[in-house]
Amino acid sequence: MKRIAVLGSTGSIGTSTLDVIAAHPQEMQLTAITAHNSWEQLAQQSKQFHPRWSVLSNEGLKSTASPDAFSDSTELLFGEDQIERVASSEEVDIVICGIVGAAGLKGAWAAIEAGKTVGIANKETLVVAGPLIMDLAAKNNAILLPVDSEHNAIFQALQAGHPQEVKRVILTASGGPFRGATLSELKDVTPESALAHPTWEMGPKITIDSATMMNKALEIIEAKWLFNLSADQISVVVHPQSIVHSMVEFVDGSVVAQLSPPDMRLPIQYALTYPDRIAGLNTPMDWSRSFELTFEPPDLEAFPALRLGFEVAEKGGTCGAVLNAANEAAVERFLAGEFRFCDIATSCQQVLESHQFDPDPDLEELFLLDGWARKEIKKWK
Ligand SMILES: NC(=O)C1=CN([C@@H]2O[C@H](COP(=O)(O)OP(=O)(O)OC[C@H]3O[C@@H](n4cnc5c(N)ncnc54)[C@H](OP(=O)(O)O)[C@@H]3O)[C@@H](O)[C@H]2O)C=CC1
Ligand SMILES: CC(=O)[C@@H](O)[C@H](O)COP(=O)(O)O
Ligand SMILES: [Mn+2]
Repeated sequence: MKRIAVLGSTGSIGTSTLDVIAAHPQEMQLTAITAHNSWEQLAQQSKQFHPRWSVLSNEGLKSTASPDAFSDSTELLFGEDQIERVASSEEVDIVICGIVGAAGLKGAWAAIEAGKTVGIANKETLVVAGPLIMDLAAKNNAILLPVDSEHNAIFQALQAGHPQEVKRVILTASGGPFRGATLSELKDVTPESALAHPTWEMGPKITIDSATMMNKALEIIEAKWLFNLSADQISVVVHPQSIVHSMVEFVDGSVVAQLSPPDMRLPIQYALTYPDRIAGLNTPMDWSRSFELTFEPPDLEAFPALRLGFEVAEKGGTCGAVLNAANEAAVERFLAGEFRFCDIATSCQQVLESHQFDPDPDLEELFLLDGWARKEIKKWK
C-alpha cells in the first residue's frame, strides 16, 4: 500500500490525484492533504478519504475552520510549517506537489530532503531553484517524477535510449486560447477570454500562463533542470490537439513521443505507480476514427514570454526566481484588471533585465529576489 500526501489537494492537480487514489483503494492510501483557504472542500475530502492529517496553511482560518467538519480520524493542522511536516513524515511514501506558484517550494523541498518519491506538478519549484532541487534530490536519494504532462511524456520517452543518445527534447504547446492572434490583436483581451483554455481544465494561474505562453517558458526552464539539458537542446512546437504531450529526438534521428487524450490523471497515476503501469481512469485513444494531429512553429512576436523562457534557461542563476515571481505578480494584476494582457510579458522582461544577477545563488538569496521582483511588479507603470 502506497501512503500518499497531496499538497494542494483542493486544486485541479489535487482533485485529479484524489480521483486516481479513489479508483485504486487496494494500492493507494491518502495519508495527508493540504489547502490554503478552501477549508470546507478540505473537510469534505477528509470525510471521504479519512487521511491521518489535513493541513490548512492559512493560519488565519483557525477561528473559522471547524474541526467538527473533518473526519474523526483526521488531525487538523494549521500553518505553512505543517505542510513541510506532513511532506517529510515517516508515514508518507509519495508526495504529490500540487500547490501553485513558488508557495509550493518549501513543501517540495521538505519531501525531497526526506528522500521521498516526489511527483512534481509544481513547475515553479524547478524554475525558481532547479539546480538546488536537483542536488538535494541526488544527495537524499529522492526520486523526482515529473507530473507536468510534457515532462512526464519526456520522462517516458527517455526510457527508449541512454542519456548520451538524446539529441533534443521537443515540448508541445497547445497555443492556448489566442493561438494565431497577432500582437496587436492581443492588446485588449480580457481575463475571461484568457481563462478559456481550449484543451485543459486547470487552475487560473497556469491557465493565464498558457494564454501568454509563459507556461511554455516555465516548462523550458523546468525541462532544462529536470533532464540536465542545455537550452539549445529544447525546442517548442505548437500542437493544438494536446494529444502528443512531448517528444524526445535521439542522435540517430528517431523521435519518440507519448500520446494520450488530454487528462492529467494519466501522468499523475504514472507517478503514483512508477515504475509499474496499471489500468486507470483515462479514456483511451480511439484509433478507429479519422483524426488529425497538427504541428506548427510558435509565434515569438505575438508571444514574447516564450523568448524569455529560452533566455532564462540559457542564463540560469537568479533569472528563474525573478521571472517566476514577476510573472506570478503580473498574472495577479491582470486577473485584478490592473494589467493589460501584453503587460505581463513586458513587465517580466523589464524586471528580469533590471535585477542583480548572481550565477550561483543560495535559497535565501532566491527568496529575497522573489520578494523584490513581486514588489517591482506591484509598482510597475
Ligand atoms: N492543473 C493542471 O492540469 C496542471 C498544473 N500544473 C502545475 O501544478 C500546480 C497546481 O496547479 P493547479 O492545480 O492548476 O492550481 P489550482 O489553483 O487549481 O490549485 C492550487 C492549490 O494550491 C493551494 N494553494 C494556493 N496558494 C497556496 C499557498 N500560498 N500555500 C499553500 N497552498 C496554496 C490551493 O489551496 P486553496 O484551494 O485553499 O486555495 C490549491 O489546493 C501549478 O504549479 C501548475 O503549474 C502542471 C501541469 C498541469
Ligand atoms: C496539462 C499541462 O501540462 C499544462 O501545462 C498544459 O500543457 C498547458 O497547456 P499549454 O500547452 O497551452 O501551455
Ligand atoms: Mn504542462
